[in-house]
Amino acid sequence: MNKPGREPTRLVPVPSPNIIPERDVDKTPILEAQHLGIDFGGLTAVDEFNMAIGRTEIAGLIGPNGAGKTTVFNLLTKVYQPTRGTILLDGIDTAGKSTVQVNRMGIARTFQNIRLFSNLSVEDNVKIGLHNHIKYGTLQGVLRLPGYWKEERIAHERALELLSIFDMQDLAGAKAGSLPYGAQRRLEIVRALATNPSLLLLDEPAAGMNPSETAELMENIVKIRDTFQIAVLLIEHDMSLVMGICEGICVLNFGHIIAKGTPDEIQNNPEVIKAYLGSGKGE
Ligand SMILES: Nc1ncnc2c1ncn2[C@@H]1O[C@H](COP(=O)(O)OP(=O)(O)OP(=O)(O)O)[C@@H](O)[C@H]1O
Repeated sequence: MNKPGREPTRLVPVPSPNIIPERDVDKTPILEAQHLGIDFGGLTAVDEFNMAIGRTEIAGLIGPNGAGKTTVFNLLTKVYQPTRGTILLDGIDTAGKSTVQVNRMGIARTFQNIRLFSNLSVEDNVKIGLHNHIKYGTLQGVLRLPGYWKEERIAHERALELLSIFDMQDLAGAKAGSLPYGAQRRLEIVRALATNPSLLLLDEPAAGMNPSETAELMENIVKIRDTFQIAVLLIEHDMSLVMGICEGICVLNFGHIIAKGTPDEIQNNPEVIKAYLGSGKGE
């Protein structure tokens, strides 16, 4: 966590029972979930979920299998409407908003299972993310009027620029489905970034990656945060990644938060250790 040249993160309460890095404390948290919960029939999948994320924080959401982590992502992105509670994005209530609307408001995500358009090119996959921001109308597009070509050129340049984060610009013309697994996962992140988010949600970004790919991914997540000055919330089972780059970590078990804190605090928390050992996932 405390890499050479980087200040150790101090988490401070804002407002209780939330914690965010000290450098973000005077600014509105990018995300605040308050008393969030969802029931599926008789099953309460998530309850009393309270979390704030600083505007430039890299935060982690961890917990054993079935703890409710992906359900939290589905709530934040409005795939599910909450049964109760509030989600504020940059201080604005997202009640009643759709997935598309919260994406436009600034939340982008990747999925546990890769969801690319595998028959389209790498560049076109990124352009789909950019589409929110393309300004030409249907008529300009159909008739290929000058406004269309101008926006297309801007989109092309922006797609290459975003791909270059992962050094993937030379793969722009390749079919997305032909890329190796690790590159497809990176492309998903680029596509999410193309929607110009202020909060990037990554669902198990290191799944299926080998240790050297994971190490590179960690560097790239930090680079993305530093370059775009955005917040990242990630779900991950790979504890080397979580403990290596997350500043604040929130631990879920059976749909409830059992701990919040810095990597050091979380690793030494007896309840967290018990939850992981009990699940057989003691990474
Ligand atoms: N649409 C749904 N209908 C009914 N139950 C659901 C639904 N979505 C999630 N659940 C339940 O909510 C609980 C939490 O599941 P979730 O997938 O969020 O866990 P998770 O922490 O992401 O697990 P994993 O680490 O295995 O991905 C589980 O009991 C799951 O069966």
